[in-house]
Amino acid sequence: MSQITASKKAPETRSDYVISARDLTKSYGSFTAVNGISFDVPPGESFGLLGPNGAGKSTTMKMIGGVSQRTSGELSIMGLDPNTYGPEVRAHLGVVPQQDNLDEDLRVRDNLLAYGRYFGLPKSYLQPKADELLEFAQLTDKAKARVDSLSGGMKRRLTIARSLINDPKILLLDEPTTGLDPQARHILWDRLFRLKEAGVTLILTTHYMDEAEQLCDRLIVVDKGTIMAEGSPAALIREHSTREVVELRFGSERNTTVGAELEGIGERLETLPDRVLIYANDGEAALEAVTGRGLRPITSLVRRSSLEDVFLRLTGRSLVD
Ligand SMILES: Nc1ncnc2c1ncn2[C@@H]1O[C@H](COP(=O)(O)OP(=O)(O)OP(=O)(O)O)[C@@H](O)[C@H]1O
Repeated sequence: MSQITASKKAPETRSDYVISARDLTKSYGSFTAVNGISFDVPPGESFGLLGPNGAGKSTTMKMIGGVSQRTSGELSIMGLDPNTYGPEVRAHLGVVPQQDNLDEDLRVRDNLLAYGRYFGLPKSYLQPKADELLEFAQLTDKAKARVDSLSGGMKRRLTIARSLINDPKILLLDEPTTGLDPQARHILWDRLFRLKEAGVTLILTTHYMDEAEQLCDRLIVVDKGTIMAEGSPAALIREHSTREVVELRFGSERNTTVGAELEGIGERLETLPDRVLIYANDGEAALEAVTGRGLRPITSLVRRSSLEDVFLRLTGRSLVD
């Protein structure tokens, strides 16, 4: 970080939080994409924005990243307002955008070097740094490969390696594993855990509840530009759901009409077009009660509550709708 020269003298600041947002709002004409959200992120935390497409997650990330000016509210990154101290704020950040924007004309290692030069980093720093990052991204043997020969997971890891070229204190990851297969996702999660262990603050958006549960110490559930809930994954599940859920499939017509016959079983019932969900702390007992009433679902499953259930409870909609 010390390699990057700040273009403007930033004020000395002290804050317990690396990011603070107060009533942060972004409007596009008469449409408000982010509607007065407030949150604080302490150093080293892995903080998530979970919500469906169009919730305002990327817009929030762009304001944090200093590439989109807020309409109103306050935002502080490392004690600095990104509207006033854009370059200084960006020097603290690594940014992994939703779409990989690697230079396909350059080889893998050269992508890192070119990005570092863009930051004004000297060759003596960049050469060993590029090798260190290739090793971190498990791409050492691909150093001379063309970018277009890489798999989706490798490209993602290279984009993350590139974002780390300036040793950022905060890494912004917009939908880091969208489009990756399960194995590639797990490799990537492992790399992100390592960054977290090294003390990097991770800010990530996702619409995958398992990703949020795996990676986030704390998260905000966002829908239509507002915060619906905030907390650790476990606390959110405790607060907004039961311990277990029984998933029943009765067939498309029956799923939406069987509700009355299930009344009184468990604590809450959700009927969706493709399934019926019974929220109960003891799922097996609830399932026994279903069969005890002579009801015969085509499939049944008892599982633990997830953030998906929290989202459904808070919005009445499924995250993957
Ligand atoms: N430049 C823009 N002009 C007008 N509307 C925009 C612009 N950028 C985003 N929006 C709108 O703002 C809303 C929030 O978009 P945003 O990209 O932040 O959502 P998101 O939660 O990140 O979802 P996704 O995962 O699909 O990117 C959407 O309705 C989107 O169409």
